[in-house]
Amino acid sequence: MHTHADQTLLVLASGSPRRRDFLSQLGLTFTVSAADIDETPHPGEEAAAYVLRLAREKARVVAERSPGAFVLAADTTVALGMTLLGKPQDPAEARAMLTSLSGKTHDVYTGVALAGRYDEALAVHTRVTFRELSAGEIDWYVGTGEPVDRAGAYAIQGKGGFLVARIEGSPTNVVGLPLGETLALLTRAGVPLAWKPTP
Ligand SMILES: Cc1cn([C@H]2C[C@H](O)[C@@H](COP(=O)(O)OP(=O)(O)OP(=O)(O)O)O2)c(=O)[nH]c1=O
Repeated sequence: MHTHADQTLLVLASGSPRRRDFLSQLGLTFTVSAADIDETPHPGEEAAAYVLRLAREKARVVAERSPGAFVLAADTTVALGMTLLGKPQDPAEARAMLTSLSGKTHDVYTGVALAGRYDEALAVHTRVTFRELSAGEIDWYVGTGEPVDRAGAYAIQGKGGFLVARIEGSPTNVVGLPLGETLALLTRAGVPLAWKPTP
């Protein structure tokens, strides 16, 4: 049955082009409505708890203005030990983040939440090991502009691929939406996954 409600059954509560592209590639029909929330971590908050809280909050805010819809949201953060690395504010902070990640293994967490017609949230963890980076490599990479708007100041799917020596776990989780876990969540929720070819 095709009713008007079916057209907006799934809402992506995100301004991230990466998340939109992932969902489109899966052939899902959805609308986009970004949630603007305070992303300040609580003192001592661990990465998994932090991304779960933010994903739930984003989904809840948009669910309130989208009656009857399944609302999907996500949040990604990089953790180096107990230190959370969000989006760098400027090139100097991007340089500092990349310097701290050089030659080390860090954790990337994405929280994924559904709210509205179905409530569930989960966090997915991927371990990423960086090569030893020279100051020149870091400067060049910061100069490309890619670190802006990326948790941990890098994009594994872009030029930032050169930074990475090893990855354990879901690659799409690092980019901002773990595809396997998200599809399983949408299936549990009963969101129709009928595939339609992407144009
Ligand atoms: C580590 C890493 C992060 N990122 C991105 C994914 C996320 O979009 C971003 C982290 O910011 P988020 O706060 O998770 O998301 P967002 O602000 O882009 O979008 P919204 O809150 O509206 O959903 O960093 C990459 O694209 N590649 C990477 O390798």
